[in-house]
Amino acid sequence: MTKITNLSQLGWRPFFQQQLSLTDYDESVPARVVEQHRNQLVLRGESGEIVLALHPSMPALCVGDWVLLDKQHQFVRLLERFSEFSRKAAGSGLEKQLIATNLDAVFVVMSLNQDFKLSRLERYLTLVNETGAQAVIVLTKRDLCDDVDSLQAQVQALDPLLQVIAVNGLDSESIAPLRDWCKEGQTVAFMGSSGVGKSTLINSLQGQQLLATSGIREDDSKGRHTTTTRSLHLMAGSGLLMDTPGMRELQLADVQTGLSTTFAEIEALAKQCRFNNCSHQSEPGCCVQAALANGELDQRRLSNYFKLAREQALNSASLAQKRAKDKALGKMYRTVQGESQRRKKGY
Ligand SMILES: Nc1nc2c(ncn2[C@@H]2O[C@H](COP(=O)(O)OP(=O)(O)OP(=O)(O)O)[C@@H](O)[C@H]2O)c(=O)[nH]1
Ligand SMILES: [Zn+2]
Repeated sequence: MTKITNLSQLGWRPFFQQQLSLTDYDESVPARVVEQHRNQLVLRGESGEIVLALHPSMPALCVGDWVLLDKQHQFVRLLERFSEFSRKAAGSGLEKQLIATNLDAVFVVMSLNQDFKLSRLERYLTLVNETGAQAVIVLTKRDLCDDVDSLQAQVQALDPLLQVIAVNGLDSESIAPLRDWCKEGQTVAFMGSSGVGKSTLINSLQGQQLLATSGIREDDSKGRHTTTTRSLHLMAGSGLLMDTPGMRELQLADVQTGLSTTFAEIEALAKQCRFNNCSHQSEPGCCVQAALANGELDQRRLSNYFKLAREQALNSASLAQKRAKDKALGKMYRTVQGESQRRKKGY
């Protein structure tokens, strides 16, 4: 990693500064988590790289976090995050897993070939909009597409305020607009299916080969997975790149805010329905169904909204159930422990 001369290069800003007390200034130093391993974290601060062994007493930490360390480089505390990216763990477990924190922007990457699917984009947007980071849609492989304008317009129609950029990831001039989000101290991440061209974009932004790219079979858009580590890199002369492993198995949990932001116009219509418990199926006075009938809202988008809302409700309920169970178990352990201590002390 390039030498740091100033904490702002690592993303330090007033938001974090304001969390420090006078004592913190005197007795501690801030550092950012740049690599995450099973038993330890690698941090970067003004004095260089610091390895911090994980301890059960520490809160859950993640790549992107800012922490305070004492002069001996022992953990003091975690600083509040301005954005937090998490997902329900892949597979059967229902734990929420921190993926990355303190992200300024997330490039949601989709290619303009067979991978192009508005519903997938809405799913990614729901996740990003939940985090507090800005979503920027990057449509890649424009050089392979005959219909760029119409596909780009379809994406823009999801939300007129959405940032949508169509690029040829292999051409550094074409990706120039992305640099606006990669200025010094800005932290960005890329998400999107395998093979859409994330590594290619990153390499073009860097002007050098930072990540391995996989040759894919263009005929079926299926990619091989090449991104494996979770780390934060300082890009040459620019921002910080959060490199997170593939997120193909995305499931939504606790993303009510993300859904409301992504489908803002549907939620606004729903608020005007005659009945406040309207299910927007066939009730009289349903403004959502009315918008569908007059063509203001399209069926694909509404169906996807229902699908994602159902998925998030189901996963969130399972998470809540698990949390309640953990809490009850914790309480039971504490009661048992308390009893045995009281017995030992002879009360
Ligand atoms: N023609 C063209 N090819 C591209 C473009 N972007 C990426 N590619 C090619 O698509 C293939 C896959 O690109 P990668 O950058 O490895 O894709 P990725 O999203 O990083 O894939 P994973 O690491 O599997 O997540 C490579 O052969 C790239 O050269 C583009 O804009 N135009
Ligand atoms: Zn309704």
